[in-house]
Amino acid sequence: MSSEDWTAWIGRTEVVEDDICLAQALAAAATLEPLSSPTASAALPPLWHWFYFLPRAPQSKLGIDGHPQRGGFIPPIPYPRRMFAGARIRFHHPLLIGQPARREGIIRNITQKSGRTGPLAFVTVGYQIFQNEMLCIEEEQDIVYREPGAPVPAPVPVELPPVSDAITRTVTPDTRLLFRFSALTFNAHRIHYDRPYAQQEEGYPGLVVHGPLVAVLLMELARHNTTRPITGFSFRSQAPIFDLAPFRLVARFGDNRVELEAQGPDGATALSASAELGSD
Ligand SMILES: C/C(=C\C(=O)SCCNC(=O)CCNC(=O)[C@H](O)C(C)(C)COP(=O)(O)OP(=O)(O)OC[C@H]1O[C@@H](n2cnc3c(N)ncnc32)[C@H](O)[C@@H]1OP(=O)(O)O)C(=O)O
Repeated sequence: MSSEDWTAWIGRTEVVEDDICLAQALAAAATLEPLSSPTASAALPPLWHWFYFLPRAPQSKLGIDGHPQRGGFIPPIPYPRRMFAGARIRFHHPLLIGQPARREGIIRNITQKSGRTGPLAFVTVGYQIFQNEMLCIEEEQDIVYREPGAPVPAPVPVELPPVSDAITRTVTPDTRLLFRFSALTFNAHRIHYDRPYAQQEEGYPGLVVHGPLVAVLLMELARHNTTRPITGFSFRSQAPIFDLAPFRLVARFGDNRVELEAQGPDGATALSASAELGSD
């Protein structure tokens, strides 16, 4: 299939309705252990909308990697390795727990690039989330597809130097955490829970930590250390994190934004992010 055939997907839309139910927020809270538990009618914490509007592809329509087969909403890119590359989000109004909401999606762009790992195809998906006909959240996600390429080496752990001007947290990405995040997002991608598949088929040294999980953990670190609302968030996944060693979250507060970073066990930036702070 030629790239012209994929670009025919630009402009394709999808609408998903869901209830922002308390049960799912409580499951997220059990996983993430925020400072306070969600309650009925309360505002859903920022980024927790990822635990709703879950993929509903029937089992028989899943691809070998566990994702819904391409060619529906997502274009039929032939490169087999899918990864979450990044996202940009604006929070206009918090979603309220206990009320229905609607997510409207559109394929905004498909870009082919040449990377160090080989050819890459980036699919940019735009989302708008409405509750009571009010636009609450706008988001753009970048999903990347790549060719199999060479096996990915495990990062060599080093002792990370202490940081004095930032808030940090060390996370041990064990299989229980990865399983729960896959379950919360109903994400059947096998790189996150099927070790033989991740290693032998996709060439990773271990299970891959979900990019959105790292982003949510950074958001939790930011929001628990300010009283100001978070009005925007963006992140870019630069290198995979595996379940082989702990990784470190770093948050540096500025006047109106928080610069965030997840450092792999080798000390390199695996994911960089930025959160915008509104007024109290
Ligand atoms: C959920 C879920 C899946 C996951 O959660 S997977 C785990 C989270 N994601 C990752 O771990 C991805 C980590 N990133 C990478 O492995 C590499 O960055 C990637 C995407 C394979 C690309 O590496 P390359 O070395 O091949 O690319 P280059 O650095 O040479 O760059 C080539 C051009 O691509 C642009 N680019 C690279 N990375 C990104 C990015 N994250 N976002 C946007 N654009 C990116 C880069 O700027 C270069 O562009 P030029 O215009 O300058 O050529 C699930 O599946 O649902």
